[in-house]
Amino acid sequence: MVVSSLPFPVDKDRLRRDAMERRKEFVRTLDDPERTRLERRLAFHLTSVLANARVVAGYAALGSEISPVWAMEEARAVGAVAAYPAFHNPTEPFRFLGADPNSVGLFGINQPPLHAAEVTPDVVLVPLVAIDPAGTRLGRGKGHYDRVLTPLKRNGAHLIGVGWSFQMIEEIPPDPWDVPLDAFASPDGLIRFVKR
Ligand SMILES: Nc1nc2c(c(=O)[nH]1)N(C=O)[C@@H](CNc1ccc(C(=O)N[C@@H](CCC(=O)O)C(=O)O)cc1)CN2
Ligand SMILES: Nc1ncnc2c1ncn2[C@@H]1O[C@H](COP(=O)(O)OP(=O)(O)OP(=O)(O)O)[C@@H](O)[C@H]1O
Repeated sequence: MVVSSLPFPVDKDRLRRDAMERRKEFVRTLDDPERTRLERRLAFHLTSVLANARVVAGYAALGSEISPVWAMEEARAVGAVAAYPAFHNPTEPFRFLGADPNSVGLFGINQPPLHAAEVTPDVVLVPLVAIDPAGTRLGRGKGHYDRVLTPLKRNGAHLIGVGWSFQMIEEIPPDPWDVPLDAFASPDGLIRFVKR
């Protein structure tokens, strides 16, 4: 008997590939001014979230990811510390360091220099491949953010997924280790999820 029991990771891999492809294709249609306009809209929709933040974690955008650069500028403008992920070695979770991402890190992603101070964000802008209305996030598939977000969520940090509008999809099968995000911000607006 052939039992169709494709495990979740297979479904997720398919979802991930399709979503990354859509993102790449979309970004190919944008010229620089349009991309900047959308990334500024994203920052605009994050204004209320950033207003009372003390430490805001962002990321150095890769490829077709939406860049939070304007949101991070706004965070600094309202007096918050701007932090970015930094890997000290490939087997440990990354840490958030409170400095600009001006060094090249382990996976070729720009990160703060390792001598910068480690900080605990109260707002985390989380890159994603896709997200669903329950706040379940699909990332790059290595679980890096899941590991880091677990203790932050417990401490009450606001976890805000950021992406292009179409990155919100109908449903992502949740895994036990997935940390649900609190909201999704895109150039179209901010969607807060019902607390679970
Ligand atoms: N801009 C951005 N920064 C981010 C993330 C992200 O999604 N976007 N991350 C979200 O989690 C973390 C890094 N996540 C990573 C996820 C996968 C691989 C990865 O697949 N590495 C390959 C080799 C990479 C290469 O081709 O050079 C590997 O380990 O085999 C690396 C980093 C932290 N910083
Ligand atoms: N908190 C955790 N502790 C240990 N391992 C974890 C944790 N979270 C996730 N993992 C491992 O990471 C792997 C990838 O998880 P998942 O597919 O959910 O990644 P992702 O959220 O899509 O990617 P990323 O967070 O890197 O952007 C899983 O196989 C899981 O075993």
